[in-house]
Amino acid sequence: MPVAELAPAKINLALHVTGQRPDGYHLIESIVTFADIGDHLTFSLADEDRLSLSGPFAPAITGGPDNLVARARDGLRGLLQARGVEAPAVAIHLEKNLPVASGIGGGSADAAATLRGLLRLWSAGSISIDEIEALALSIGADVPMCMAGRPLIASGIGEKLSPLTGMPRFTMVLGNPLRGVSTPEVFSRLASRQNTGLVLNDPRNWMSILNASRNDLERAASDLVPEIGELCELLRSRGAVLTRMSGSGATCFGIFDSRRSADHAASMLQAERPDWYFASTETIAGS
Ligand SMILES: C[C@@](CO)(OP(=O)(O)O)[C@H](O)COP(=O)(O)OP(=O)(O)OC[C@H]1O[C@@H](n2ccc(N)nc2=O)[C@H](O)[C@@H]1O
Ligand SMILES: Nc1ncnc2c1ncn2[C@@H]1O[C@H](COP(=O)(O)OP(=O)(O)O)[C@@H](O)[C@H]1O
Repeated sequence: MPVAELAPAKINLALHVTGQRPDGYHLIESIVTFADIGDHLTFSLADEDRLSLSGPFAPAITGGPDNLVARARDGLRGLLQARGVEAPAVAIHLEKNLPVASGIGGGSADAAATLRGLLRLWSAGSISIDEIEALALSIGADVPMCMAGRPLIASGIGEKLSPLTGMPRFTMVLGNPLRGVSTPEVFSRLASRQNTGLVLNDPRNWMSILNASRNDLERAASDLVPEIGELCELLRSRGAVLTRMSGSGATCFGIFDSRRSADHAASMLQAERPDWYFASTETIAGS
């Protein structure tokens, strides 16, 4: 039986950069949630390993060994084979719906979905959660949070995760000017690496928490992609009550009062900017 997994878009509702480790990785404090849209993956046993691609953003990536899906598959197989567990050949199909290098963790979400899917397909129950988490982190700093796939606070370099049980759903429009942004380049251009941490003063009032927080990568990313400022202005002009960049950009989200207003804004914005990406979505609630 084929196994199917959704790789939901990751949204950094806030991202504060609070320091830097000696190895160069930055310390962050981030409020993270997940959208109800994303890439779709299927996994089935096959004669040989295959990775096929479809979807609007498939042309931006290849199905070779550097694809984060292939890296997750190979990493998990290595762990299993080291303990004598079989990890037979698998055909994976990735429907790439999320823009690439866009701050919503598409590649990381795909890697996390691959680990989840292959753990099911290969019935690999003998591997400990600690080993899976270490493998996820070795693929990318964002992969552990994408494995968790629930509202959370991420700290450290993104691997220390605290669930947020009271997080409400947010109705939002995601927008992207379809200019890929390199995550290391954005981090390397930061004017300040020692900024204040998150303040979660009133956990019942999420809009006030979000209004008082920031994305410390937004300025550096906007220097590379000036359309980010324009995109946030466009989202506000269509009724967004709060706009911000996610991750290292260039995707920005606008929070709307209702699904109806978000759907309407997304279709108006798409008509206004047919060459950009827009999608309305509802984020998942913490439980
Ligand atoms: C910025 C964030 C926020 O969630 O998201 P995206 O923009 O990627 O979605 C993440 O920290 C990105 O995570 P991820 O994309 O998995 O990063 P990695 O592949 O591990 O690292 C790519 C490069 O980014 C820099 N990097 C990444 C994470 C971090 N905490 N500090 C860093 O300085 C390093 O230069 C590293 O070599
Ligand atoms: N399955 C994948 N989906 C997206 N990007 C991938 C994938 N595999 C490898 N990559 C590479 O990973 C890099 C980061 O992509 P992505 O995860 O989409 O960025 P971000 O984390 O900023 O949203 C890109 O340069 C892309 O070429």
